[in-house]
Amino acid sequence: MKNIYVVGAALIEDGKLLVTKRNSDRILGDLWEFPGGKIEQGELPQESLKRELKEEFNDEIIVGEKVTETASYEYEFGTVHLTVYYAKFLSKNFDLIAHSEVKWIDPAEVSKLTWAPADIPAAKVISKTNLNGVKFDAVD
Ligand SMILES: Nc1nc2c([nH]c(=O)n2[C@H]2C[C@H](O)[C@@H](COP(=O)(O)OP(=O)(O)OP(=O)(O)O)O2)c(=O)[nH]1
Repeated sequence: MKNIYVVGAALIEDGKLLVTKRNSDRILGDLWEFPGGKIEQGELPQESLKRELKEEFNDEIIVGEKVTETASYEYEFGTVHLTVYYAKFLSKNFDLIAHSEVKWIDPAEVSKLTWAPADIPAAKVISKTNLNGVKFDAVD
């Protein structure tokens, strides 16, 4: 089985989480996810995340701590190993390239969305977290 190493951003602001829906024509189309993508060879996960957010939204971000341990999920096309980091925007262009929808939601609403299966452990942690308490000092 092919291993696919992926990073996602749990972007937060004013206690809310940014959630994004994958374009219909992509793998796992129309599911909600953390924006991000595959880690390329030689990249640190945090670098991949900054590159992906630049590619997907044309935005700059600050990367914070991990939401939880890496989750692995076996899809029919391969096993995705997903690590989600808290992050915040330095810019907000939101040029939507890979997503059909983005919205800011309260942690309590996280469990109402249909997530990509690999995202469920991180989504559960976030749903129980006070996002105003997430720290960004001394990281990145
Ligand atoms: N970006 C992202 N991908 C996820 C999440 N959950 C999840 O299972 N995936 C899967 C979907 C894809 O199989 C893989 C990441 O691929 P991608 O299509 O987003 O990444 P990419 O832009 O680097 O790749 P590509 O489309 O250029 O090939 O991980 C998630 O929360 N965010």
